[in-house]
Amino acid sequence: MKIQLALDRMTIEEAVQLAEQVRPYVDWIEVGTSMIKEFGMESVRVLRTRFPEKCIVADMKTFDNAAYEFEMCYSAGADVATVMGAAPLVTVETCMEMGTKHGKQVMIDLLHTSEIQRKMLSQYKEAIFCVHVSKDQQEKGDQQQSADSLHSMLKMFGEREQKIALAGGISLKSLPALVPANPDILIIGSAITKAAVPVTAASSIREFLFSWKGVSRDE
Ligand SMILES: O=C(CO)[C@H](O)[C@H](O)COP(=O)(O)O
Repeated sequence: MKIQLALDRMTIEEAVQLAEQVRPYVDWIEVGTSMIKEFGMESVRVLRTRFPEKCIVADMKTFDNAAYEFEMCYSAGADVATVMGAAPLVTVETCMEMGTKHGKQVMIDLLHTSEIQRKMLSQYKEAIFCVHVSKDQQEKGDQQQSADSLHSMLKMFGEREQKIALAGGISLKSLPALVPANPDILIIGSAITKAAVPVTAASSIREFLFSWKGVSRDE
């Protein structure tokens, strides 16, 4: 089970400093949508250069213009780029083609997708599927609601072939409800980046995963 650190609502230099502090405790580094919107592909290039050993995720949330946007992300050094599952299928299809062309990965964000859309998307076996409770939903609800929503959406997948990521308000407190569902990737932003001591937050989350039966230290 991997930890993907989501870096949002900060400058590139702040993102580098934060990621540097928690480097040993996270596996993947996400350049958040807010950073990409504010600073463009430079944010992806800088994180790529400063963290060569990490898998870099560009949370582009593409909804259209897939070939152009994915070309930008992969050329800037992203290993994974994200597309919205609610986008037209041709857009998702184009992202998958771009992933294959570049030998890189695609994450499909399932935010606001219908069951029919999720069924259609399940044809993309090589994609990573991100079960996501949005910031706006989080801000109107509470942490427990977010954890419950993630859990019930995850259950809809049933027996799954694809890799699954979970995102949206995940914290040390919500982990006991989420980890038993065995997601492949836990995307964690504010619980680390806004913590009083980010390194303590990240190491506690890592320790929790280590201590969880079935999650090996090698993963
Ligand atoms: O995609 C995102 C926002 O749209 C964030 O990356 C995701 O929600 C993780 O951040 P947090 O843990 O703060 O919710």
